[in-house]
Amino acid sequence: MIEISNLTFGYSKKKLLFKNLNLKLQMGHIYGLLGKNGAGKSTLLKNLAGLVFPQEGLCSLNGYNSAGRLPGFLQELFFIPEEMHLPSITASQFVRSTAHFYPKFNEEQYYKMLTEFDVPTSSVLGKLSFGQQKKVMIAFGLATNTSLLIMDEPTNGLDIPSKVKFRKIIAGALTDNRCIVISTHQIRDLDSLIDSLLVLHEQEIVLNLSLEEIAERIQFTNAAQANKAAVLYEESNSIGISTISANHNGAFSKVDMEMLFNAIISGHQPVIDILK
Ligand SMILES: Nc1ncnc2c1ncn2[C@@H]1O[C@H](COP(=O)(O)OP(=O)(O)OP(=O)(O)O)[C@@H](O)[C@H]1O
Repeated sequence: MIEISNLTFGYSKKKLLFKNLNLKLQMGHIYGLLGKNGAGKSTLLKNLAGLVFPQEGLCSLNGYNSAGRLPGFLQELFFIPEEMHLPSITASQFVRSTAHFYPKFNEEQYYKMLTEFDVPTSSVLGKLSFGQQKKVMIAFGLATNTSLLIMDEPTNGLDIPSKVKFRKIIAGALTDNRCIVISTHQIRDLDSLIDSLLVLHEQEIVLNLSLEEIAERIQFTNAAQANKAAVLYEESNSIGISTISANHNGAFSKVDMEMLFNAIISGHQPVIDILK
């Protein structure tokens, strides 16, 4: 279990990014973390990973306080940052030097994923392209089999076929004993991958629901199909007018994550309230 309780954090005391933020994440799920530029997504993930420390409150993983950074915590967490600087060693040497920090590391899984991603194992990591470096870290992170895997903008730098492989590989690596959190602006890259959506907005987590729970409460339709009285939000796009309405008749529709995100960050309170 991953828990953030009453987290207050700011890089300077004058400008807090979070105030009394609370969040619980469950094992066996892939969460997509969305928020506007500068909302604090990376910072929230860094608090969770024990890379920065709360001014108040606590982040914990399986009972370990992140800020304590004890071995029992570190061996159950893998964090893939947005930008990284890999050493001048090969993917195979990297395993030999680093994998022993992760007791559940699976070498076979690692090499299988590198093959699927088409990354050469004999090249020096620091000389690989940005996208290839990302793939090595994604493969390594998944192969650690830690309880918590955090990825900050993992699909940045991946080409289109690699994004498809990324979704397939991640979906195949989820187990009941692990939780994967992916922060991204590329909402479409997470389509058919995440099962739960988190939205960070104005110092708080304003949404933490599974896509199933969202679809139980609201419907995504075009304006012609919508029950006008139940419409909570609408927006024009290339195919006409799309709407979000209250789900009064129990009909399921596919969650349009981009439209939902737009509705929330533009402050459409009826949408926020119905999902509370
Ligand atoms: N090390 C730091 N020192 C001071 N301020 C920082 C530091 N890192 C981030 N910030 C500031 O904290 C705020 C949140 O940054 P953060 O990178 O967490 O947001 P984000 O939601 O991940 O943004 P983006 O979507 O643009 O990547 C920004 O205003 C940023 O300038």
